[in-house]
Amino acid sequence: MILVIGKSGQLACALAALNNAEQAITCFGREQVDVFDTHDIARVFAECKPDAVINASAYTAVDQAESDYDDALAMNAHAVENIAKECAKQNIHFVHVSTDYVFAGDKGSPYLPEDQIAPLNAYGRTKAAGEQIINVRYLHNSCIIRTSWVYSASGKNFVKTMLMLMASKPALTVIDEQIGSPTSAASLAKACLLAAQNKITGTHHCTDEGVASWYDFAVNIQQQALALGMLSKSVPIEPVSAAAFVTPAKRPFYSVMSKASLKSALPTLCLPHWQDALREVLQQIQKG
Ligand SMILES: NC(=O)C1=CN([C@@H]2O[C@H](COP(=O)(O)OP(=O)(O)OC[C@H]3O[C@@H](n4cnc5c(N)ncnc54)[C@H](OP(=O)(O)O)[C@@H]3O)[C@@H](O)[C@H]2O)C=CC1
Ligand SMILES: Cc1cn([C@H]2C[C@H](O)[C@@H](COP(=O)(O)OP(=O)(O)O[C@H]3O[C@@H](C)C(=O)[C@@H](O)[C@H]3O)O2)c(=O)[nH]c1=O
Repeated sequence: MILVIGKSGQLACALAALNNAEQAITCFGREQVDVFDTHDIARVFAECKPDAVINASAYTAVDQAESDYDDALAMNAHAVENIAKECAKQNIHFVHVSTDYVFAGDKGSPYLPEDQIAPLNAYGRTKAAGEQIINVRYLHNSCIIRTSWVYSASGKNFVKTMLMLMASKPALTVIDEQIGSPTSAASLAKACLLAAQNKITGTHHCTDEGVASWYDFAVNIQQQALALGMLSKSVPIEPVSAAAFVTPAKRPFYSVMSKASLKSALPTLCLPHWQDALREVLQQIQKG
């Protein structure tokens, strides 16, 4: 059995959808396990006896983290340490998920897992702290999967924000100078499950194929949503600089990540192009 910490989030829901007769996947939310209480984690692990644990819980509100650093750090580092420590004690394989926002975004070519991290914002710093804890003490039975720009039919994400704005605003402005790789939660879930089943260790990168700016992503969301009849009219989308769309948290200009190490560790993993994955998610949103 694979135990997922987290129940209502994008990754947790996508992992729950992979539960079947061949692979039992159980998702535990905050009602079932208190990630801040090591005794509670120990009790849950001893009761469930999982073959592996996937941590799908995190503090993910990037802008809010700027003024809520302690809560973000508690979830993205202290809780991670609690889970990792108990996994090590009970000899359970641990899959943890991190972010492209640990990188500064000034490399200009795809980041490798071993490249230096230098987060620009509070969320990225808390995720880097979580990585560091695993790297220093728990890497023998753990892996870190960094991903980026995750979206799904459930939860809060850029795709759903754009659909809402496209249906309600006369025009949009979207940053075109931050480049990354959109990733569907379904793709990430498949990679995490394979990583758990194969007990891979080390740090790896998992995103859907292809590269986009947030502006490219928004334009494609609108094109595909119009083609599917999810939007009745097209609104103008203006590409703007980051300086013209000010947010509390800084984001990296370029956070494309190399997936080579993950592909070599998990040769059966198939990652779709982000535009194909987007179509599937839009169809799911349409079905409701
Ligand atoms: N979303 C993205 O674009 C990206 C995400 N990632 C990483 O991927 C992983 C999964 O992200 P995603 O699924 O999108 O995240 P979501 O924000 O969709 O879900 C996060 C989950 O964490 C749970 N959680 C938050 N705080 C607590 C807490 N104090 N106690 C217990 N549970 C808590 C939430 O529970 P509840 O709903 O009850 O609050 C929720 O189930 C995370 O590690 C994230 O950092 C990496 C790159 C991009
Ligand atoms: C809503 C909106 C956003 N933007 C910009 C702001 C920002 O630079 C970018 C994305 O904004 P969002 O706030 O939706 O996404 P953001 O919270 O930055 O998404 C991040 O989440 C965390 C959890 C991660 O780990 C990252 O990989 C990444 O997915 O789009 C516009 O330019 N125009 C808009 O109308």
